[in-house]
Amino acid sequence: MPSSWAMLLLHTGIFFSNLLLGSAAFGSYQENNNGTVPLTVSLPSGSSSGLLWQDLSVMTPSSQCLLRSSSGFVENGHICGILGPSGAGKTTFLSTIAGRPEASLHVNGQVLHYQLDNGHSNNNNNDNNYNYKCAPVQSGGVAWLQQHDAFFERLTVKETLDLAVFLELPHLSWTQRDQVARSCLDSLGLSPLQDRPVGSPKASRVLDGATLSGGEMRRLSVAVELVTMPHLFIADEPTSGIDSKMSENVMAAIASLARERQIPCFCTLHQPRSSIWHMLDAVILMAPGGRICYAGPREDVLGYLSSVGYDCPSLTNPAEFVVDLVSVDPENVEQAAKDSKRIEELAATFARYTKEQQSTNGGTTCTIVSDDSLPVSKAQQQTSSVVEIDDTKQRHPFRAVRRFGALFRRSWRQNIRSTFLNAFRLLISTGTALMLSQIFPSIAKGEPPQPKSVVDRVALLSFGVINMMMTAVMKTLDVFAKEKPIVQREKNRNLYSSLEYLLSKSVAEIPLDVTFAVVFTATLKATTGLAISWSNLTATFSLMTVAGASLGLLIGSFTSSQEAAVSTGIPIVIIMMIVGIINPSGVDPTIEKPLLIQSIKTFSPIATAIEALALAEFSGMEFEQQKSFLGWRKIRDVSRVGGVALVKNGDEVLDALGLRDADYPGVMRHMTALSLLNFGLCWLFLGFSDTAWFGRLKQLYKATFSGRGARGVTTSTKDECAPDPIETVNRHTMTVTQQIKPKRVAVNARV
Ligand SMILES: Nc1ncnc2c1ncn2[C@@H]1O[C@H](COP(=O)(O)OP(=O)(O)OP(=O)(O)O)[C@@H](O)[C@H]1O
Repeated sequence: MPSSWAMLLLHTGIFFSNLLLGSAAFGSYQENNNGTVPLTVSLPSGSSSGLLWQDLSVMTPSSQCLLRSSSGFVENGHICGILGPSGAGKTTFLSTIAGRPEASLHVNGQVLHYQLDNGHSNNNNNDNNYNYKCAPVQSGGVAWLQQHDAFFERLTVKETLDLAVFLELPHLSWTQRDQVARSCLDSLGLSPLQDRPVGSPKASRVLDGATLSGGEMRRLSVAVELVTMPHLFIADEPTSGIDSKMSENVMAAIASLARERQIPCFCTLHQPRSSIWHMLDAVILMAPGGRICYAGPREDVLGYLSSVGYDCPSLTNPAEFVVDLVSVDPENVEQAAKDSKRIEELAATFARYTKEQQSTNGGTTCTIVSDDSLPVSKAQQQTSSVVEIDDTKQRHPFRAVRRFGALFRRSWRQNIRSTFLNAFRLLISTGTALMLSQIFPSIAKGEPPQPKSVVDRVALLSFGVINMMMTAVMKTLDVFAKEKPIVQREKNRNLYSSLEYLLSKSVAEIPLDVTFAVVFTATLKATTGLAISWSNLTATFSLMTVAGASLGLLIGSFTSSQEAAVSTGIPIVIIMMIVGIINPSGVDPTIEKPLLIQSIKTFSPIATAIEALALAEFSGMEFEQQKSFLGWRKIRDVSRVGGVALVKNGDEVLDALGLRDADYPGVMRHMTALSLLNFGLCWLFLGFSDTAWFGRLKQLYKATFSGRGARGVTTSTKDECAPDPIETVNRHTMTVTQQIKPKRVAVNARV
């Protein structure tokens, strides 16, 4: 056995054994347990509610610590900025407190919405005897502003918001939904832009006309996230990619909404300008490895750092100063060593400091109520009088039909308004058909079928198939990769299922795809002497376009970005093309094709389409009998290549091409089955890509076949996920709270 096969078998064995063993080893994030939990965080006296996390740490399956254990609390209406260099673990922290950690990661600790139950205080003079109610964070109640804005580019601002409101609040009447959309537009200053197409951050404004600027798009993203009454607002780099003034506007909008709605807000920030720094109520300073170097009120950070020996120079932006303190210079080895040492000291000092400052909780417990959210505060009740979260939105069957209609309209508008793309496809369809008719003159219009045209006919149909297939796959890959983040975001909010999205998208796209196929076949039929009937030609090309689109969807569903989709899609289509091309000079039936090639061919829509077209073209074809005066066929009219040289009619051509046993309807059925299979697999990938199992599979695949953990983390590194470190504390009782002042509490600042 060649050594490469042995290695492959070995790796596969390791992969599956990892999978079996690994499944037992992964811990689970505590989400839904009812009961009481002892609090390791001192809560601010008098505060009513907020978000609380306890002993929260995150590890990779290979025991690499991404986030060191920490606890804290952010009061409702407050903004907590998470600052640190790239790769420190800010996004990991955000996704963990939002209840959406990557499926493969191992999370310890708890994240709870907390509310002081004022009505049931045992002793007003002692905070520890208050009853606290806590509810686990539900990912459906979290508004998450992603790092990158993703919208259907051709929809207007109002249409985008209307759909978001419809999906989030399906139980409201049309007028109520309109009111909600308009009030969101107003509060984010988007009303004057409501009829403008959203556009894409990368699109050329010259080509696409007036679309939204980066800052306006960010504000629209905020509006979409806040159409309901979330309990937590998370913003991952809300100011990335926009200029300084726009960043300030966006942050001001986020801050005022968080206060108005009384929800805690966490946002990661890279070097914010000082006006943004002053909008923050609390700050978490995070160093690489998820080390917390400071967590507490924003106005105390410089004082604290000064007390441990780091004074912020005058005229320096405090945000820049603190981020520089926890950054490592990757280009200078000596400096990097110094930076790492400083960071270790800062993290250890802060852990010690919080330990000293920590007030004893004296056995405070928090009662975990049901999975439903806590009773909302007064401010929330006022805002939510019209807008309520409706958890039944997926269940009502009639709503599923209306949702399908709304998703269909969105896809349809997106397609039909893509004027440039549609014009280009129209041009390509007509242009290619005209070009093919010129390249193969032996199939000229009005010419009776002759043996010499056999090879040209096979070649023309094959080129037609390849061209249409390439266009269908590439277009789908491009569009689907752009839509995927939007769909993922909406699915995270439980607004619809993958199946509803796929069906509505397909139903909206098929008419356009078929239109281009019809234009192509009509031009081809009008300019060439192909024998196949126009209806068969059109049916085959239409079905093939659908098969191509379904292949594009399948490839798009398991790749993570547009670039990955295209670079995976091109080789796949080329392989399908190589196995699918029929040798126009005929095949030798005595030579068996290797099993692998046969199998790929079975799944190649290109092979199937070429076969179908050849069957429809040559079945029953009679060649014109042109005889010379001696009664022989003219030599120049004989088909000139290989096995088809001596054929007398179309059926013999099909024999020579190896299609004796195939029939047109059977091959068309095969192509339909292929399309359905691709759709089905795409649905599975979309549905399961965010499950823990899929995450583990990906992680194990990377660990087994590349010897490295995900995203470049070496699997050999072991790193305990303890908080930054107070050496003598017993691991079981260790409860480091990140607090600066007992009375003002941790990541909680009052304004
Ligand atoms: N699933 C995972 N498996 C292994 N390592 C991971 C995983 N997710 C993130 N990481 C690693 O954890 C570290 C922190 O990543 P994270 O995205 O949280 O950083 P960040 O501070 O948000 O960075 P940026 O500011 O660049 O977005 C990085 O080194 C990253 O490669």
